[in-house]
Amino acid sequence: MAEGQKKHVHVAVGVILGADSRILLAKRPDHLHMGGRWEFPGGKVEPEETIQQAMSRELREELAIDVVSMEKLIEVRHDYGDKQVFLDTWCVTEFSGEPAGVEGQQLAWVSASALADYHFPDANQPIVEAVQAKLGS
Ligand SMILES: Nc1nc2c([nH]c(=O)n2[C@H]2C[C@H](O)[C@@H](COP(=O)(O)OP(=O)(O)OP(=O)(O)O)O2)c(=O)[nH]1
Ligand SMILES: [Mg+2]
Repeated sequence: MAEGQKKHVHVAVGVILGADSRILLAKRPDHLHMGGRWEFPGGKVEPEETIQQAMSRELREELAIDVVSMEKLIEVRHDYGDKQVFLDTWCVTEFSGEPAGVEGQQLAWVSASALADYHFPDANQPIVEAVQAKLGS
């Protein structure tokens, strides 16, 4: 596909840290792009939104939690062919509320070393490695 026609999406991706340094994963609904794979919760940054605003909105919509603090982890650019994604990935180090799969998505709290057992979208490998490096596993 010609570069000019390709969709570019800026995505707020949250590595949500909970008790015992576990990380919250959500399963993408089957009908979506990369459906059926596990993801770090988040979604598209809307025009005029900051990354902090987008992350707060997405995690409220998808999980019913409020972000209290977040810190940059890694930026990943990946070309899916029809779509180019910019995964703007932050660790959510503090939040309020109890995460729930508001949109019916399955959730899992996973240790850094167990991330390797989950099937992620193709773009996610550098994120998994950055999380494991940060959490020392
Ligand atoms: N949230 C999230 N998206 C990811 C990950 N890895 C990855 O390739 N993506 C891609 C899949 C999608 O093409 C895009 C995120 O878009 P999305 O469809 O979830 O966006 P959204 O939550 O705003 O949903 P919507 O507006 O389309 O309803 O980023 C990941 O770990 N987390
Ligand atoms: Mg989403």
